[in-house]
Amino acid sequence: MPSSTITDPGSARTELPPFAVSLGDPAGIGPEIVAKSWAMREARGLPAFFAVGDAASLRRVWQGPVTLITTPEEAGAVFDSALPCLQVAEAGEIIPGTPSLDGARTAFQALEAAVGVARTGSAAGIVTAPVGKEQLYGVGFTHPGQTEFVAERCGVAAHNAVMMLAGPSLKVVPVTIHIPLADVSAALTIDLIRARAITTVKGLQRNFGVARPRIVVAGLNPHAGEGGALGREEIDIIGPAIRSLREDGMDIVGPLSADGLFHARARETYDAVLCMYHDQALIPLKTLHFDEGVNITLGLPIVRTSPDHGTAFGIAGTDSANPGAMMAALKMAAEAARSRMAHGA
Ligand SMILES: NC(=O)C1=CN([C@@H]2O[C@H](COP(=O)(O)OP(=O)(O)OC[C@H]3O[C@@H](n4cnc5c(N)ncnc54)[C@H](O)[C@@H]3O)[C@@H](O)[C@H]2O)C=CC1
Ligand SMILES: NCC(=O)COP(=O)(O)O
Repeated sequence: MPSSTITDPGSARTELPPFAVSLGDPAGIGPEIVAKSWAMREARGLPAFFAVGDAASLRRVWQGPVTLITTPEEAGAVFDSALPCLQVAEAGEIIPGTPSLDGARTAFQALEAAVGVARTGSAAGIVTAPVGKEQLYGVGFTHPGQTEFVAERCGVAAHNAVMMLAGPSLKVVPVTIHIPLADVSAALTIDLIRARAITTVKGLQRNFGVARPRIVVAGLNPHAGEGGALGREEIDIIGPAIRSLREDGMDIVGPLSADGLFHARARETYDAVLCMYHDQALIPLKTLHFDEGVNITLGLPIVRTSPDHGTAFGIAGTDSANPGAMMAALKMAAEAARSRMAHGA
């Protein structure tokens, strides 16, 4: 099979099949950042990959070479000279910045197809460009996000699939993800925190080669509850979960005040922070690393990464999208695949 070649730390050469990159919403910036990443493949040392989606969405925003392929196995021979594209259903008229239900259906099919080729081993993993969640919900997508969809297709329970956002100096995991803020407290349980922590530790070992991960857990309330005066979740749920994980041998501390966890000195003391809700995790990550932040799903049998940002409909079609996070997602996918091979996992 045509492969990308990367060098592992022991200088042995490791062959990987190409990665499948779903193009996301065809009216978003997905096609543009995938095309720009291909154009920078050599300068950035990116692994080989092929797009999965409607090739028309690439041509709508990019004048570079695109070659249709019918199987992932054709991608390696094409990759040096053109961006290979595995065509799924056409999205109809594509107007960058104006999402449509046809476009959402194409995004859905592209995601499904990308997962399928990764599960067979024809792709080394998947990298997913952003989807418009509101539009996807309108075409029968019943999962909160791509994370839960990919988990289900891989036979992994949603609570065992962990969304980690990773940048050069910070890795965060939201314990609860796409739920209303008003529902967060009720969704927090000892079992959920334990499941997220255990998958996070295994994921750091398997995908990043961290031998004994150090985990910090943020509180939910101001000042981590101030001994119960500002909320009881730390006493009733988060604290007991942490104690039981420590008894199991995990290097884990908390609950600590979230507002003091993300400054530079604090970031040197841990490998990842478990946060209690979406924005508690993603605001520091995106503030520090917006153009290089990667969303990686831990706990899956396949590698799955994604840029940390969304569809950016407001700038789609203006040639101003920064491909940095997409390129970081491609590089992290290759590093994770290499780490898994090195660890026999
Ligand atoms: N992984 C995924 O599929 C994700 C999808 N979304 C979806 O994206 C849509 C828009 O979400 P927003 O909250 O507006 O977030 P967004 O990330 O799309 O946009 C936030 C701001 O960042 C800018 N931006 C984003 N990516 C950029 C890039 N690569 N280069 C330059 N500027 C960039 C946008 O122009 C906007 O000003 C929603 O439908 C949401 O569901 C949001 C986050 C992740
Ligand atoms: N804000 C992160 C996000 O929405 C990622 O969702 P997913 O579609 O990758 O599950």
